[in-house]
Amino acid sequence: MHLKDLAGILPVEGTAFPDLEVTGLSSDSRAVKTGVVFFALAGSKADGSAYAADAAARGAAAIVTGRDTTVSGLSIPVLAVDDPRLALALSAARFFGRQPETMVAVTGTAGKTSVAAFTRQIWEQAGFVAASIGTTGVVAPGRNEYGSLTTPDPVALHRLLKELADSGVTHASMEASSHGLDQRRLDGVKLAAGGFTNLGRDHMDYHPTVEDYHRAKLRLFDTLLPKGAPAIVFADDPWSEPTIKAAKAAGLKVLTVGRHGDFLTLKRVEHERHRQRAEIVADGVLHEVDLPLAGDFQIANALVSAGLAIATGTPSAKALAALEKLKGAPGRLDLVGTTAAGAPVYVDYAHKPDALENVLTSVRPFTTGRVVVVFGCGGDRDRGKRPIMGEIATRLADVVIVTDDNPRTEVPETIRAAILAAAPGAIEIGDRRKAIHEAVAMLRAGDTLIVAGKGHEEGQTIGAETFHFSDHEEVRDALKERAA
Ligand SMILES: CC(=O)N[C@H]1[C@@H](OP(=O)(O)OP(=O)(O)OC[C@H]2O[C@@H](n3ccc(=O)[nH]c3=O)[C@H](O)[C@@H]2O)O[C@H](CO)[C@@H](O)[C@@H]1O[C@H](C)C(=O)N[C@@H](C)C(=O)N[C@H](CCC(=O)O)C(=O)O
Ligand SMILES: Nc1ncnc2c1ncn2[C@@H]1O[C@H](COP(=O)(O)OP(=O)(O)OP(=O)(O)O)[C@@H](O)[C@H]1O
Ligand SMILES: N[C@H](CCC[C@H](N)C(=O)O)C(=O)O
Ligand SMILES: [Mg+2]
Repeated sequence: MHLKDLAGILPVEGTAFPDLEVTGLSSDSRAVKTGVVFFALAGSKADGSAYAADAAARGAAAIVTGRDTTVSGLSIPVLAVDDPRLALALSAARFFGRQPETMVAVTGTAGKTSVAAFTRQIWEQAGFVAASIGTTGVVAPGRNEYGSLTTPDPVALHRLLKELADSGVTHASMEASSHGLDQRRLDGVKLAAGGFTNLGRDHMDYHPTVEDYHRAKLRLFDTLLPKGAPAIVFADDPWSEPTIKAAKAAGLKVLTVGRHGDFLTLKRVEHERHRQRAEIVADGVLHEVDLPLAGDFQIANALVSAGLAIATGTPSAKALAALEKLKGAPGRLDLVGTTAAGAPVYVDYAHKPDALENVLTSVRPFTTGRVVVVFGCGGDRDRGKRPIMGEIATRLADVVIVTDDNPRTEVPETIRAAILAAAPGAIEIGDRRKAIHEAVAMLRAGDTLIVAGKGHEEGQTIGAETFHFSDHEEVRDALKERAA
């Protein structure tokens, strides 16, 4: 590609070097090589324009900056744009040039990873070659890779989308995190449909208010989806109404799902310990669906996923039948094992208040003994959620063990203290391994243990270092030890 091929996105018409060869794009000067266009982004920690000279010294073809920053004294073109993050996303889409034909994105506070995984599975069962992209990584035929961000940055994302399209993937579902939406990471993706699950408290370290957080989520509907595209909205959440309103105002075809849904109407649901039996009306036809997943909330995720698959061409009977074979996303109310006395142990990714509340509420009806929960809160993230989660755990569980969950650069005791302040009677065991082993050891017949917060994660970040750690492995070890 030549610099001039980015015309319309970057102001290259007037530059003296329109024929410059572009070998890549980057927003990190440390990754710049000869011919790479460097996008100087104003970030949360640094201002990329401070690294323009570094990028130039490494052979950058051009520098893209915001209009409000001045970069001077370089012998390569410096291109000023209104929104460098948007320019990066659009440039990445054009540079890589291909994506799966049918792509959908889902947003919401909880359920994105599950919906992305379920939508992929429904498409697969309908005979499409499908992929999903999100917190747990990338899943596609012959590919299952651990990821680091929920919504990858635009360069990584469009490189991946091209690889997927080149390998024959025609359908892909992805998670749209509020950070990703706010930072324009998805602005270059051509979307066929969008989904909304719910809204609760999350990322209050990044968004000043819940309204600001909701507005970031709404970008999917009012900015990214083309007019007339279907928006599948879960209808039974307090934030459903404003979301539906915004999607309608943006000219989208709003399809609601849930008890209050018109497109897929949930008539009746019976929750069992490891499954749910639901009656769903689609197009006037009643379907009985036996969903093989634990957790009341999975019905909501299944409905949004079926809605997305149907809206993108899967016949409704096929999509609803596919729900009977769904596999949960790793670490989402994941039954890892049971004690000899039959007490189940689940690993779950609840790391925010609503998720913790849902998961503890979900297991209560099937627990004749005690609900035991092990959890912590991440360091360098939303501090306000700590006492809220402490209160929820204390109210909904019988035994609360407060432990560490990625303390990062914070003092772990301080994080625990903030949770414990709202969790009278809770047991404090900082070492997560020890906390899990002690929790398993105390289980009696009829009890249920939830190890919450890390789900699929494979590390514990303490300071700047990440050590290998898996809740799944620890639970299995502890169950083995007990059986021995
Ligand atoms: C807070 C946040 O979202 N940060 C993201 C953001 O970084 P930033 O722009 O703030 O970066 P910065 O460190 O201030 O640096 C500014 C710029 O200078 C550049 N730089 C810096 C140093 C240097 O030597 N040279 C150089 O060019 C940086 O590459 C960057 O472009 O843009 C980067 C590129 O897209 C992201 O990798 C980075 O994600 C960090 C790693 C992160 O932890 N993000 C989390 C909070 C996140 O995005 N989470 C969401 C939600 C999760 C969920 O709930 O599911 C996600 O989608 O994963
Ligand atoms: N529809 C839902 N309603 C409420 N809670 C849910 C729902 N779906 C999932 N959860 C809870 O939230 C946790 C995370 O689920 P999931 O990974 O699917 O959501 P996510 O939106 O991708 O979250 P994250 O932003 O952390 O990646 C689950 O482990 C479960 O505890
Ligand atoms: N166990 C985790 C979950 C983090 C989830 C992530 N999506 C975010 O909040 O950035 C932690 O708090 O470290
Ligand atoms: Mg996720």
